[in-house]
Amino acid sequence: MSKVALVTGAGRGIGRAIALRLARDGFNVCVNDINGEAANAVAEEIEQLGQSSLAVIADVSNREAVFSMVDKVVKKFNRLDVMVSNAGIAQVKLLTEVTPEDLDRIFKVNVYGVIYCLQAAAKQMEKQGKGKIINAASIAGHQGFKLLGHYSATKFAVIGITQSAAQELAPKGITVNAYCPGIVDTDMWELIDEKMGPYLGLEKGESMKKFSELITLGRIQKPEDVANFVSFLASTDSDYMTGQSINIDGGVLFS
Ligand SMILES: NC(=O)C1=CN([C@@H]2O[C@H](COP(=O)(O)OP(=O)(O)OC[C@H]3O[C@@H](n4cnc5c(N)ncnc54)[C@H](O)[C@@H]3O)[C@@H](O)[C@H]2O)C=CC1
Ligand SMILES: CC(=O)C(C)=O
Repeated sequence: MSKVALVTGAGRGIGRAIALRLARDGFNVCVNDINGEAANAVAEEIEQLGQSSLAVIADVSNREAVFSMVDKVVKKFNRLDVMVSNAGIAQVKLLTEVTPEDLDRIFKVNVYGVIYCLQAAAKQMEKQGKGKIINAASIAGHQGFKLLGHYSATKFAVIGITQSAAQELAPKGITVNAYCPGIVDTDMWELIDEKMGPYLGLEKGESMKKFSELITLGRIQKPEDVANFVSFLASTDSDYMTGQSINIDGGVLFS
């Protein structure tokens, strides 16, 4: 019987690549996003790969919606083996300019969302005596980057949550790890590039290029590079690993 994974924010970008990779690995994969059209399209791609899927529209910052999403998954598949809390948002601003509304928005999605998904998944996985929770952190969770200060704060928080949850959930047979991508070619970085330009006096495309000079392997990361690593985290090969937040960044950071 196929194992079941749920990937949040899987309508595009890194989440989509993870969902498709897990389907190729033999999982039935549930696709969450706030964008229903995008989620449905990815669910269809998964079905075309021969695995079952379910698109679930839900905002991860809404605790009730997250619990209801996991209920829908369990109702259809009777189990949840892997929860990938991938959904996240970014914003480019100086910390001196960030407003209370900016903070509320980014912390609700990137931090509260990760905790709500962890709570809902753990409730089900505890019944099974087994499960894997995988969170999206970032290299910005290991090092602060200018103009991404409040975003970095959310990703530092995800790393802390991952460490704490690993210790709390180990007795229930649940592991908790995180992936920390670098500079990935997705709509998120398109937005960062566009908004950073005016602060740095750079034209469109130049901010991403400037950041990319930090990549040891010399090319911008593809969503599939992240998915390859999440495939390992979701597999039994990672069974002896918990509480870790690993850079998968082509060599931007060395810690
Ligand atoms: N792109 C990059 O360079 C990096 C991305 N990351 C992290 O990886 C994750 C995915 O990033 P990307 O694919 O680049 O982002 P993206 O912006 O391309 O895609 C994010 C997806 O999440 C969905 N989403 C947004 N808010 C949501 C919510 N409240 N509930 C449910 N779905 C929601 C969006 O509709 C979209 O489909 C994020 O957590 C991000 O912080 C980490 C490091 C680098
Ligand atoms: C978006 C993001 O996390 C970075 C570090 O680029």
